[in-house]
Amino acid sequence: MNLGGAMEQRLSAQWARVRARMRSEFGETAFQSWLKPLTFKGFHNGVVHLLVPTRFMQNWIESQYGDRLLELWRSENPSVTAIDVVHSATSSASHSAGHSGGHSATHGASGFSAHGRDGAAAPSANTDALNSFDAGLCAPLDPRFRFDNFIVGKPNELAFAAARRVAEADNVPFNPLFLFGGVGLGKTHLMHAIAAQLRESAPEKRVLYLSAEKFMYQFIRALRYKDTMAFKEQFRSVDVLMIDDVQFIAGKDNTQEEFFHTFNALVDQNRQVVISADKSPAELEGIEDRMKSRLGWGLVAEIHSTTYELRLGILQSKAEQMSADIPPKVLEFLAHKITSNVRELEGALNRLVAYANLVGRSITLETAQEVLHDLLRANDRRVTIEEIQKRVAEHFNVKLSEMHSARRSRGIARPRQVAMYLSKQLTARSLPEIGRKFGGRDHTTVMHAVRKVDELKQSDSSFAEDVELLRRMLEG
Ligand SMILES: Nc1ncnc2c1ncn2[C@@H]1O[C@H](COP(=O)(O)OP(=O)(O)OP(=O)(O)O)[C@@H](O)[C@H]1O
Repeated sequence: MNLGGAMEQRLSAQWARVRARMRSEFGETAFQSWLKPLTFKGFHNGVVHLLVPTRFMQNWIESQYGDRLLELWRSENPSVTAIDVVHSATSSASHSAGHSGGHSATHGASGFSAHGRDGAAAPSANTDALNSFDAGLCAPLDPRFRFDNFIVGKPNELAFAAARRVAEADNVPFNPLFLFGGVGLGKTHLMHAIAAQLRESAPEKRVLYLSAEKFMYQFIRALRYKDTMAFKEQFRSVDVLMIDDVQFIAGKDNTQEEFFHTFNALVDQNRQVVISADKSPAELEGIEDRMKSRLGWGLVAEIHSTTYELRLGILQSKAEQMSADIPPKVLEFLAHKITSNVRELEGALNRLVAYANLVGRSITLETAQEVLHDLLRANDRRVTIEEIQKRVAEHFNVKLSEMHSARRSRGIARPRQVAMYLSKQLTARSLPEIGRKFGGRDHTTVMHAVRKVDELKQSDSSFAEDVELLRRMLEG
């Protein structure tokens, strides 16, 4: 592909304009994560060739931005008929770290005229070696999930330290490493970080990362094609096997059996196994007892629900990564309010930044409340009146039953009023509903309690602090 100097210049100016438009349309975050790493490699027979570092990014860009990229190119240059995005890593780098003994043989340094999309997996000594080990087995790794951008706090410090140890160790420190925790708390992030680091620091190791679902799918396929020997060989020849969301194979007896054998074979050969699940081995339902017991043999590390401090840390770090200028008050507000999980927290931040970019307004507490209205309400509803009553009773050292009792002595009436006040603040319940939960009281009693607590907060700062403390505890 020999572009004349003027033509080259024209194309590069067109590419600059396409990028600028993508940036303004999709916002800074998307641009930094996905679009900035794209490089223009050439233009040939109507096809614009673009290069990205990983297969994961290639897929993502094609599915999320492909159509728009083509439209924008066309508006710049009507002779463009197609966009071809290829990734620069070989299959060995973007899938199994292993067989090739090296990675990142860059394609396309001299342009893409010789091949299309398949160019990325064009046969080479490296990829030939991979053929015996189906590179397609390994799930693509999300390049955003790394150790250095995982924020560590009390709830996840053990899981983080264990994951790091597995990724750094020459030997097998504990087998298996079993990571578990609720939805969106960082299990997959840590799994990808382990795999990515091993790929980099020990490229000779065969690291296979996949979901339990995909394991099952492969197994069923092998059964169907009467190819279980090859299946067994593939799985048993890895150095590190990582299975995400193992709860998926609960109740799937044949898959579980096969997984059990694979697991045993690997552990017996001192190969590292890393598992993630939504529950601890003992709590996994629909998994055979012998399996549960073996899963718990190594190190079991829980990722607990987030604390306020961790949520704030995550928000600060993500805002910084996005170069988003968000006042500390807004981040604190989000950390208080969005308590469900990190995924929702990230989602809230992304939405806020996207909104600010689109409408060109700076982010304030009011904008946050407005834009995240639905999310905030959904999170609010997670605190129940029962929880509030329990916490408040504990805090003031009164019996829980006093929340419903008719007694009016101040030592009891005051905590009850605080609980009513917090129920109004923290849940979406109406005054009559709250009244009913407090021993069938009238809504005017609740209204009076809310007013009274407000007044006391004004006049008594230590009382105000108490109420604030309770509110924070209840919010997560
Ligand atoms: N401590 C953390 N620091 C930075 N980002 C985090 C942290 N914990 C979670 N995240 C982010 O939150 C999102 C959800 O995390 P992840 O997908 O790893 O959750 P999960 O536990 O695997 O959830 P699921 O059970 O739904 O699969 C990801 O974008 C991840 O990067």
